[in-house]
Amino acid sequence: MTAKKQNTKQTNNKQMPPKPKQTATNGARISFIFGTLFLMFTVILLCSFVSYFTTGSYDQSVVAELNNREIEPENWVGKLGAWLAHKFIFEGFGIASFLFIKVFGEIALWFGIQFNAAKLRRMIFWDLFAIIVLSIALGHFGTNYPFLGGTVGFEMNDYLQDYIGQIGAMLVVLFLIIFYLIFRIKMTPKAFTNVVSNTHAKIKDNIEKAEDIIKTQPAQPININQPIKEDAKVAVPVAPVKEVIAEPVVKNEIDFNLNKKEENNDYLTDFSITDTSANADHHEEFIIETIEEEKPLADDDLAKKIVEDFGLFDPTLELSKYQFPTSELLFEHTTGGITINQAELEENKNRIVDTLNNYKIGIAQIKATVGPTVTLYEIVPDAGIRISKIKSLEDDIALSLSALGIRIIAPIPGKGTIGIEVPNTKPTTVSMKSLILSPKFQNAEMELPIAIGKTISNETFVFDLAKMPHLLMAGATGQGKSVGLNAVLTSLLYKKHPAEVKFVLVDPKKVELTLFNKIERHFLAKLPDTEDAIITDNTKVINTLNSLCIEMDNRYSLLKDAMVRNIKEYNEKFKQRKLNPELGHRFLPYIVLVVDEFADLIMTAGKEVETPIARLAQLARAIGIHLIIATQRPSVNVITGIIKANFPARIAFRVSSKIDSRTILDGPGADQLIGRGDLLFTQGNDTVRVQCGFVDTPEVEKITEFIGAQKGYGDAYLLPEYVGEESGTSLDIDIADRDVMFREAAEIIVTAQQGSASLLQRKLKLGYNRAGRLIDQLEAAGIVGPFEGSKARSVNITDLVSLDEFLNNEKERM
Ligand SMILES: Nc1ncnc2c1ncn2[C@@H]1O[C@H](COP(=O)(O)OP(=O)(O)OP(=O)(O)O)[C@@H](O)[C@H]1O
Repeated sequence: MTAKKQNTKQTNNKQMPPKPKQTATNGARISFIFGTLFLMFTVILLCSFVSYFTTGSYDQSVVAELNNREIEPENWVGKLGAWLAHKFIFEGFGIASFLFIKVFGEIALWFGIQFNAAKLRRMIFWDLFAIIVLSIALGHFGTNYPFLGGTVGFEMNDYLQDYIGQIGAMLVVLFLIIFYLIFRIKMTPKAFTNVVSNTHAKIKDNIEKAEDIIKTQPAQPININQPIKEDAKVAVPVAPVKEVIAEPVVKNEIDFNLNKKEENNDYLTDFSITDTSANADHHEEFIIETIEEEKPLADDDLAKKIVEDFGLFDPTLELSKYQFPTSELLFEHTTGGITINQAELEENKNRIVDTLNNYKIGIAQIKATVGPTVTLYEIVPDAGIRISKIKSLEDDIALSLSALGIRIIAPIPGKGTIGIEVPNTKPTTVSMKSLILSPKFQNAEMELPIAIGKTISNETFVFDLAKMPHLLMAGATGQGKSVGLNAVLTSLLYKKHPAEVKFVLVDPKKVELTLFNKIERHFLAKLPDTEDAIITDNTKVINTLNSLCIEMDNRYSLLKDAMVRNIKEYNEKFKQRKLNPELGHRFLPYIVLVVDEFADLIMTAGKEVETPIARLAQLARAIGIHLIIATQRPSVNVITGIIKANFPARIAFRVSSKIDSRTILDGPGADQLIGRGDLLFTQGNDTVRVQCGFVDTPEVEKITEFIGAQKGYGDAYLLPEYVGEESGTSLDIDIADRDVMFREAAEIIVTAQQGSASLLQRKLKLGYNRAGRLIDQLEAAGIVGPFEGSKARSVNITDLVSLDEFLNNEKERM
């Protein structure tokens, strides 16, 4: 039983709603009731205030006799409305009392939606502040328009004026307005100027619109019963003020504006008052201005910015006034183009046909192309004729044509015909001028364009040295090698600025390239502390070549740092200012090493030059060092396998034997040339017959004089310093300072009986510098003899046992 009772109790307890919840619901209801009351009061206040402006003066007497039921008020809200309006507006704060509507509206809202009480307090505080300030300000006009500032406003203004004068009172009001704007509206000076300028623009715009309307529309009578739209202030610029005020639908904002109008007839001037009342809530928003963090500039951005500020790097800037040589400096050499000798052509054709017929080779077609020095007869043999048969008749045909330099090309690659090149009896000299002026050269978009001559079909033959990447020139004496070298150099001088290319000239003959001395400060590169840029002494060539190897290594490390693959990309990046000169980066000019008489060099300086040349040939292409090697004797001991392998581009002038031709071209042909600049150019596969452009010494002299006379750099382009073996650096090297590999090096030298640094380089896999130092130390120790030019140093110790003895004795002496 008891248990049952308890259970019932528990069930009852469970069913009872929790007390706090009920309180909350009641509170909400009460709040809502209060909210409604305040809202109704707000509406009463609004109606009474608005109607006050028309009924106010009449209702004044009503207010005096409120108890008299006989007197009927005009105010829309009856006696209460008349009394409220009178108390608030007339006896209170004037038109600023409209803000009380806002205050009560806010209170009503607060009861309705229960927002933050602190926020409500803040809003009411600022509204009251605005009411007081506004009424003081408008109280200034209280004498004529008592309703503007109300009695309170008028009295307070009067009070202030008594103590601080009119100006003082105005300043106080101004200060209070500013105070309000800054703390309530959070207006900054910048925002203020923006508002002013916007308002100004708006006013201007509105006036223009109004003018347009006035111009386009005839004046229409205004229906005062029609509610005024918000933008009516624009469309009705001349509306009578009082009629508009009487309209109850109009918002506060419009009322204020229009009241203003009464004073100065300005339609849209008062932005601050309207803002205050209408947008009070809006300004409660808490705005956090986020300032974008400054991003550090990436390398690329920095480069872009520098390029924007200073433009792309211009390597030619130092010699910005440099003038390229003009074509007038070159001679014509010929009076006209190629002269076609019809009789000669006919005769040669008949001879070819007869000779071939003698060997029972029928010809279906024959065509002649006249070139500067040779004419190409293209033959289409009858069907069934074997090409090898024609090829074997080469000598017989040459004999029957009784001419030198006949070359049979069977078949012409890509044509399917057989070509017979027959020299012209009157060859035409190809002038360098015609090559330089040819569109092919002028429009060449190449790094190192070279116009070497004209092909058999009279086309200018231009190639890019940078793509070759090195060039081997060979030809018997007097066949046009030196002229060819000059043509190469002239081409580059006509196309390149001194900042873009530098020459290292090696001229053992001492006469061929000396003319280029004049352009030392423009185009030549040399070792530091050397007088002449053009190297004529073979022993110095070794230093220069090794220095070029150092330059090559330096350039490779620059390329590695810049993360580029070749000089072109590197320079492009440098021009775009993406590489920092403070980190050693610089614009890299191409370096063209020209060695005339390479055979002579090999003879005198021996293998010492072959190693750096081979290194350069193998590796230098990517970093812009290009080699041009010319030789009279293209024998295999001069043009070794390693050099040949790295010089795919070859120019062969006339050579005396088929063997020489094979050495240069890996095939015959060069021995059948006619000389005087007649050359074969090969770049691995095809061989092109070209008549080299002729540039005479006086022309080169004129060009170099022209360039030399211009402002140049302070000195020639300086190559890295290289201390060679022969420089005889202090030979009294201390034993303690010897290289750790000294003994090993000594053993190699003694075993080989050959005192050369390159031997040590190869055997010990050392760099040239270290091998050179080891040789110096061996010389200081007396193991090898002094430097003897091309020959290897003598070795003073005959075998390894003697070496052991020698080194032990040395230790004992110490
Ligand atoms: N392209 C050419 N057109 C016309 N004549 C040429 C041409 N090249 C060379 N010659 C003639 O051949 C002569 C010898 O030329 P060059 O001095 O270039 O020969 P080389 O091969 O350098 O001889 P060496 O090796 O003895 O110095 C020139 O003086 C010139 O008359």
